[in-house]
Amino acid sequence: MLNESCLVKTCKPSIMFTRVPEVDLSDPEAKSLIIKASKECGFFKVVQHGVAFELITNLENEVLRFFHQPQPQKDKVVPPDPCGYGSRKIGANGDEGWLEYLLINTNPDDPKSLHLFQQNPANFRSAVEDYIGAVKNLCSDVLELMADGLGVEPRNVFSRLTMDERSDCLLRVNRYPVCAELDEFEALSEQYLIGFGEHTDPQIISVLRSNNSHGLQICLRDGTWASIPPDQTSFFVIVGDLLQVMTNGRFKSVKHRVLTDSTISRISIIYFGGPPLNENIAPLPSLVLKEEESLYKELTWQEYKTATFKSRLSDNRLRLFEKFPSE
Ligand SMILES: C=C1C[C@]23C[C@@]1(O)CC[C@H]2[C@@]12CC[C@H](O)[C@@](C)(C(=O)O1)[C@H]2[C@@H]3C(=O)O
Ligand SMILES: O=C(O)CCC(=O)C(=O)O
Ligand SMILES: [Fe+2]
Repeated sequence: MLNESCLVKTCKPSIMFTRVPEVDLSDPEAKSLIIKASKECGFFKVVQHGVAFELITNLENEVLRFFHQPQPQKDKVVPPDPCGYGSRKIGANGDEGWLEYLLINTNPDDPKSLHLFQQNPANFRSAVEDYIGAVKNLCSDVLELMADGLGVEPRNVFSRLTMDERSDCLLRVNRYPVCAELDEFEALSEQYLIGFGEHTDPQIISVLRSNNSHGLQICLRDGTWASIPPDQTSFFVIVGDLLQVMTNGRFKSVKHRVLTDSTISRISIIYFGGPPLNENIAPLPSLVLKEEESLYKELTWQEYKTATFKSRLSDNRLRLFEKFPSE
């Protein structure tokens, strides 16, 4: 029963974030807008991004076809470890959400990706690969504008990490079904169904696209939860933990969550840009000014990733990097 589920939470009322920072990639001011937004909220929306809408809807249709299959068919995909097909359970440490998902390693030679592609029509594979190709480039463009805006060299200091052939990137597709019982709960009080609990993304950057559903919220610096109005033609960029470290805390990895939309199922597609596993991650020397100390120690992505995947969703994992952890 839903009312006994730990997924129904009483949440403080959230505000509608009507001033989501918006960046038109063709605007000469794009880099300064990106820097401002990455510092202030670790989140912004990208418009005029150049990714064809057809490529996005192709993948969305393939994903819908996949999720609409009978359960035994979906269960033929390996259970998530972390890649695979999952439902309700998020990660391996007891977190749950009102969703089902596919988590795919973007390396086309990954055995689990190959297995998933063999189980599905050829259109599924081409839709996934075309989408990854386009979003990988978008991600690189955004990271180059970030380096430019921060005045760090070379310009590809961040993007080389996600563009490397050994980079550790993931594609996640989430489906949050409508819950018929939800209206009743919402009407009772400020109770919401948790689709995906609060967390920060551990990688460098995440690029998110969703259908016209509500549900995504970010935590503002004063602790207020702000609902992001949907926009299916744009991408949302989320600053990840590694980018906070590399910028020595200038950019903020933003806490976010999803509350289930009571009217339409939410489909979200997220590209997580991560570096090669053996890459050392530390603040860029040019961002540690003489009078300023480096706030973080050096860890490889493999070390941080291993610790992350042993943690609960809402844990503060950045503490592992902190040189001066607060209480
Ligand atoms: C509870 C967990 C799920 C997660 C691994 C973790 O142990 C902690 C981080 C979680 C997260 C959040 C962002 C991405 O969705 C994700 C794929 C990632 O890299 O870190 C998930 C992990 C997951 O779903 O396995
Ligand atoms: O589904 C969404 O909109 C966000 C999901 C998310 O934050 C994640 O998968 O890390
Ligand atoms: Fe996330």
